[in-house]
Amino acid sequence: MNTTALTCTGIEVDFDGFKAVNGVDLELDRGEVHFLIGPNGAGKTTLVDAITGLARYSGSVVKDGTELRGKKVHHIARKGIGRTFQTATVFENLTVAQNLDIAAGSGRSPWALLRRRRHLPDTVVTVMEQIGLKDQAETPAGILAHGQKQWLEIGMLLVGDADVLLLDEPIAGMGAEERETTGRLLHDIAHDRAVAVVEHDMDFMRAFASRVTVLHAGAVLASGSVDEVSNHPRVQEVYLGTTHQEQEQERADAATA
Ligand SMILES: Nc1ncnc2c1ncn2[C@@H]1O[C@H](COP(=O)(O)OP(=O)(O)OP(=O)(O)O)[C@@H](O)[C@H]1O
Repeated sequence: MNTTALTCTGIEVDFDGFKAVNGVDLELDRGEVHFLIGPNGAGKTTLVDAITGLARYSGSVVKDGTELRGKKVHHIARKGIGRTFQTATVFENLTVAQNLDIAAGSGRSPWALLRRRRHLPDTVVTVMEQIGLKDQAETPAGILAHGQKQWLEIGMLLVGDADVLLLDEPIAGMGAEERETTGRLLHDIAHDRAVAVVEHDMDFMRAFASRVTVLHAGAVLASGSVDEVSNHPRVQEVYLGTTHQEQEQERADAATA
């Protein structure tokens, strides 16, 4: 059964009087790949910034019973909330294994972290397999393919024990095969975690979303299954500029013209 990992209530982010996020409620459940979609400027990234402590907000974000509002970024990360950015932030000169070892190794000294170890921790090996980079263990991250860097970054969150993952456009710049692999990876890691994906690619969303929340002008426009939000008249209006009825009317007008 899915359990709620994160509950956001009444989130508001105000930039000098402009409400980029305006009263958003959002629940992220373990076992789900939850897509956050919406037009440019809808407030998706700002909402993720708020959850991860990068933007000040009013409202409440609760993870496993703990209120996170007002907590520092590193404290929120230690509570198991991990985030990726559109451009992967891996250590380019270090190998895949070293990147993962460092992400897994909070508590060890910087020099100990950088030393190549004879035996990698089991978690690092397991995650390397999970993200499909076992054969690239000794490859410097800088020469990985674009998609592989994104998978490594996700892996770094996994070895760091994140169980709420917020991923910003993880398939941007990927080819068809890499997208497919990424979609399967997201479902694999969502098995016992909550995964939220900020995305513009509607085909990817349709193929891999368990649940979708549509943001528009800082507020939640619709939330539900892919079918529910796709058939929602306000969502059609925002994405296509017209309501379903108007589209029907336009089609009828075109047919009789
Ligand atoms: N630091 C800031 N100061 C002022 N306004 C900001 C700031 N950051 C974002 N905004 C504004 O807040 C609104 C929401 O931006 P945000 O980046 O969250 O949207 P988004 O849904 O992620 O869009 P996109 O899909 O284009 O990334 C936009 O109008 C943006 O210009």
